Amino acid sequence: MTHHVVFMGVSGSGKSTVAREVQRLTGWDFAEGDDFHPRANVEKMSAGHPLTDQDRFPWLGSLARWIREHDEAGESSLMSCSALRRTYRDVLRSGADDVAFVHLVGDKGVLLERMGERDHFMPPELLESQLATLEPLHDDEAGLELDVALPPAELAERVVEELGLR
Ligand SMILES: Nc1ncnc2c1ncn2[C@@H]1O[C@H](COP(=O)(O)OP(=O)(O)OP(=O)(O)O)[C@@H](O)[C@H]1O
Ligand SMILES: O=C(O)[C@H](O)[C@@H](O)[C@H](O)[C@H](O)CO
Repeated sequence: MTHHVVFMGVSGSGKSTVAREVQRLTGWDFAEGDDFHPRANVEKMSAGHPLTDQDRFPWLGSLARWIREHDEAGESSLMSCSALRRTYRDVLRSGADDVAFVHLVGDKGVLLERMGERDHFMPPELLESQLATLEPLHDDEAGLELDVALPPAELAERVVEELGLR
């Protein structure tokens, strides 16, 4: 039985960091969602403009294909992807039967501080639009929510335990 876990949340919430910790524990293949953005999307964000649905849907389609390829090969997988809205998550869920989401939730001040400290194309000014777009997981969506105030290793342990990944 294959499992696919997507680490979701706004920019700076620690999706890549926690996903890599979980990769250490599971050994599963990991895709950094940002690496699948076409150059135009990255340029748009770098220039301080939020993406639109039109920008996001083809990108999400390519991520769903990556999940499907792993599923068809019988491999479980991990992915970091903002997946801010339910309709975006629907695209990712189309990739396999078992796709769960880990929503990393953080205090705005903490997120801004972490975004300010790293070297990354995403300007902290875009956090506001990320938060405005965000739809948290609904009750009928498989997954869990975790507070990013905790250290990455502890968050990863919780993911593995609560989603029963071992
Ligand atoms: N739980 C944590 N505790 C302390 N620092 C953290 C934690 N998680 C992430 N960080 C730090 O916060 C910053 C943002 O983390 P990361 O790049 O993983 O976020 P992200 O959600 O993948 O961001 P983006 O979507 O913008 O690429 C990094 O500098 C990372 O080292
Ligand atoms: O849907 C989006 O708006 C994007 O995926 C962003 O979330 C960024 O790619 C990411 O946060 C990088 O910082």
